[in-house]
Amino acid sequence: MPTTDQPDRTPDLPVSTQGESVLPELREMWWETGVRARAQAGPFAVLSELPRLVWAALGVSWHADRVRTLIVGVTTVGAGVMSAFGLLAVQRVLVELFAGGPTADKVVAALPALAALAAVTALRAGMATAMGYAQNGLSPKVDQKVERGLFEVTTAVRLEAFDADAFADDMERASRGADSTTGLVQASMNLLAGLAGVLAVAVAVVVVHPLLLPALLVATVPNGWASLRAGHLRYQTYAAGSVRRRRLWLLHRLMAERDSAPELRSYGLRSFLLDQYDRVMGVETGIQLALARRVTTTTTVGAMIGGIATAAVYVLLGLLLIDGQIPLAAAATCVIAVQSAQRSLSVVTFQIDRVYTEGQHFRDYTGFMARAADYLPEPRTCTGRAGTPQRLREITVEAVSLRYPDRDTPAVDQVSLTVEAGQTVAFVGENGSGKSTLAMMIATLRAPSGGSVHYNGRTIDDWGMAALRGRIGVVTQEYHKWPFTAATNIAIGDITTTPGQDRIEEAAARAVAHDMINDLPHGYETLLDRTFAGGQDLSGGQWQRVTAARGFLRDADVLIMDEPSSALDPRAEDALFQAIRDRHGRGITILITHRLANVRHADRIYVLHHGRLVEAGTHDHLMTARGRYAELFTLQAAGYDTTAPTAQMPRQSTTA
Ligand SMILES: Nc1ncnc2c1ncn2[C@@H]1O[C@H](COP(=O)(O)OP(=O)(O)OP(=O)(O)O)[C@@H](O)[C@H]1O
Repeated sequence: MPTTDQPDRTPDLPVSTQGESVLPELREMWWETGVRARAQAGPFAVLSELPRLVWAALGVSWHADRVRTLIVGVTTVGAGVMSAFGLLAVQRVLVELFAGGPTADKVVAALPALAALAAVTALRAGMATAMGYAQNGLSPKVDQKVERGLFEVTTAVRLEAFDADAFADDMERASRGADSTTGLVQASMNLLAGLAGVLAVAVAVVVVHPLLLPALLVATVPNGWASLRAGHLRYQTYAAGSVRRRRLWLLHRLMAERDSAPELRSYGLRSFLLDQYDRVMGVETGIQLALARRVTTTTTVGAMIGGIATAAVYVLLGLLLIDGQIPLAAAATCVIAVQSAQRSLSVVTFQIDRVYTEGQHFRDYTGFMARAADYLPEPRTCTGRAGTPQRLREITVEAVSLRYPDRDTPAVDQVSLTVEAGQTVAFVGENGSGKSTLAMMIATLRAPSGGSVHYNGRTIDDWGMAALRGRIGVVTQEYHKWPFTAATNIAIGDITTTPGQDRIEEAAARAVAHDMINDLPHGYETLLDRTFAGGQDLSGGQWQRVTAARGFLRDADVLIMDEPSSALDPRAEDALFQAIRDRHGRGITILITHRLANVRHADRIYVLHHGRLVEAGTHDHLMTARGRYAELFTLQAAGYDTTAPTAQMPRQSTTA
């Protein structure tokens, strides 16, 4: 095996015709939607979509905080009006200064206009400050409003939603879209402020002399158009490099992240990945250089067009002056106005691009919110027939089936069974036989596509979903490692009762987790996530103990344990199953495990095969029947008993 100081051999890699490495193609990233849309949309398409986007942004802002939205609106208009007054005041000052007579008299005559100019400038600055303050306060409000709306949906949609590939993708984009909303609102407001600035200058110029308006347009419109065009080119080039950027992102993850680090070393993948990086980066560098050339050319052309147009305006002003069509003060004001309008216009073109691209992500968000409605649970009417709180004593499963999307055969097919309080039952069967799916339906986490489940003879609606779920504890096979302390990781098993330390420790002890947690650097207060300062990770078996403790914490009428011991050592496994057996005679316990020695004590064992219930009975009964359970049990037992011939039992067909 190569070591880090011994360069390992770089294998020959498949290379595409463009000299790029052949890495798997990744899906388009969320942030590429906006860039791609902008790259494909011409200036007319962008301009025609702007009003709708700005309107939507104002709507979001209004819902998030009316007062601040009003302040931003009023100050935006106010700043525009002040700009117009400012220009008129400048013109007045110039008229006085260009008039005949001694300089001292001219300055005195210009004083009122100068005072007005100072007042207008101060007011404008005040309004800009108020606008900035309101906008800063608005951003977190918009963020909260939009994100909370998203989380309200993502935490409520049925689990089926997560099975649909398109939905998961949609959800990812929507969450990024939610982040973009603040950007959209800010860009829209800045765009409006820029437009107000341009409009103010135009109005002021018309008041000074109507002939100056065409001059202003000639000086600013070509420049603005060139900036929009440059933006378009920038986005086009950026979008063209998106596949390479995704590959770089993938390589970054593979080379720098913890998960891939051990295999990277043990298989000696360092040179392989670095070589891939060099190839992708070589192409990317070329692209970046080409982009720099194109952008420089476009901005130079834009600047040249703008320069020529401005020069044309100055010539026009000169001709008008010579012809006596406009006074000198008006011409000077126009020169100032052109510069002011060009500044506002560059703000406007920049914000147009931003509004458009952020707007595409925002559309992902609004689109998702509309589509997600299909995945929200049907509004249930809790009939309240369950009356006063009662213990869940009986679960009746009647011919339930469930077929996952894009699957030809049902995962669970017409299964019927009854479990009563005090019983421990086990679901066994080969991988993929439908055990977890059946348990999820019993736990109300998945809705059957056929058949029904009754609880004490009553439906979910009779109980009310939350009330029913409160009576069922589930330890799932794919448990989640919550980034909380060990204590909180257990406490969330019954969060509504805010369990105290005693209950937490007692649950941990039943799951053989107490001593292990005490040995952690901060005991129960140890943060179980290495991404945080001082955080610790646990081994697979240690995590399984914590999740089992989470399940034990809730004093549930029904406890479903799906493969709770797959990673436990024999001693921990034995102790855990002893704790599970202790529930016998009290609540309902549903156990799913491949360690068949642990289900021997179950009151009833249900054997599933290809989604169908093929056998049911006690361990002794099923062994005597010499069916599928007996075969699996004997196979497993033979592994521990070298004297037992494995061929004793008839083998069942796995495809039957
Ligand atoms: N979310 C899903 N989307 C599509 N198919 C699924 C999904 N979950 C499970 N399946 C399929 O449904 C079938 C039953 O899966 P299930 O997880 O219920 O089996 P299991 O008996 O619990 O298996 P194991 O012993 O491996 O845990 C399998 O064919 C599986 O591939």
